[in-house]
Amino acid sequence: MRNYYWSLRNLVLFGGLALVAIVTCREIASIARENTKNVDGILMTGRDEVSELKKRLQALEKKAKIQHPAVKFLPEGKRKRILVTGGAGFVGSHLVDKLMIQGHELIVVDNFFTGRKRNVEHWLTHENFELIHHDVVEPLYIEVDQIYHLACPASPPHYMFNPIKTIKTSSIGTLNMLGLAKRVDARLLLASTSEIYGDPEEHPQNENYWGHVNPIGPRACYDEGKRVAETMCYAYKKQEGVDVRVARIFNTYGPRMHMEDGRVVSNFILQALQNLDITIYGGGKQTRSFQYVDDLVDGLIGLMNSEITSPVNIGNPDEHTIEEFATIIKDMVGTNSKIVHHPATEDDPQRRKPDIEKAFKGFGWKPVMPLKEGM
Ligand SMILES: O=c1ccn([C@@H]2O[C@H](COP(=O)(O)OP(=O)(O)O[C@H]3OC[C@@H](O)[C@H](O)[C@H]3O)[C@@H](O)[C@H]2O)c(=O)[nH]1
Repeated sequence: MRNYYWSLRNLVLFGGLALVAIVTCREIASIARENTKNVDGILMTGRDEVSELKKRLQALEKKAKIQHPAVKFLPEGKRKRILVTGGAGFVGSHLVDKLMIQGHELIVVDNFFTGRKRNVEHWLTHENFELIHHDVVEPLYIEVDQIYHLACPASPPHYMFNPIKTIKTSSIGTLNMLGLAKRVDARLLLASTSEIYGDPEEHPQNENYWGHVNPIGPRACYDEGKRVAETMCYAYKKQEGVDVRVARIFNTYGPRMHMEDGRVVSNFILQALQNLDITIYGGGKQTRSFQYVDDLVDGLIGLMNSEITSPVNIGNPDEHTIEEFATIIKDMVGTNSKIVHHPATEDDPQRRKPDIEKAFKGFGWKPVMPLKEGM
């Protein structure tokens, strides 16, 4: 009887234990299933986020690619590494566009005094393009094949704003770039100016004319700065064998000119568009000859790749008085602006027109854009 009770007790005990074990196992299994579900959930969310980010990245890459104009592919032997100082400026950025499209590698150096990053923003992510915030007054150590040295403010109000800085830029800046050209055996093209002829006594201006510049007047920081820059080019050529080109650039206009540039083209157009007085400085009988920026860019590239080492005029010989020019703009805009006269500026050149035979004979260049069409 005692044995019977003992067995019954054991049976109940084992049964209870088995029941507890079954319940515990089911509980553990259910927790495990729940956890797997959670892990899958997290993985699913993670995967969704990654694919969403991938999509956004692809959209951004697509957008960035669309902003680059198409560039030609140039084989290694033909592709050059080209430095453009002042490459974010009005003329510089158009030159950069053309050289990039031709398939070269471009390095742009600018201190952004008058240059603007937005002028070259369409190239910023291109593999052939590099932008360096740098002032040419400081030396630069890079490897290049060609240097277009354009860095310098060119509008009279801008270059007169800080004449000492203008002198340093033209002189020390050019010295630094010639030093670089010498070190890496690069060809350098200097952007000189029609202003080196000053208020000319010869007309039209031929490259053999030595000019008529007031060395202590308000324009001298630029005029004499560029004259000494030319002098330095030929000293480096003679003494160190540096391969130089000198372009004497005449009045130029086109897209990306600064709104507050202060030169006659942007002033007159802005005044006409706002029905404000069109301001002629002096009598208006002084003349200028205006070229479109694309013509200038073709001339600079033509000269750089020619064998002409002496200075060459790059300009459009289509000459107008400033008075005529005011009327042209007034008629084109169809404005109610009045033409008014302000006092003449000091040392303002009275006549300016380039003789461009040398460029035409040397590398077949002549401007093609007529004034009214370009405007
Ligand atoms: O509002 C204005 C601005 C300018 N002018 C006159 O228009 C003529 C042209 O003046 P700009 O300021 O456009 O340019 P400048 O010809 O004097 O100098 C330019 O020369 C060639 C380049 O190297 C430089 O871009 C710049 O120095 C000058 O006679 C000037 O007095 C006006 O009558 N009204």
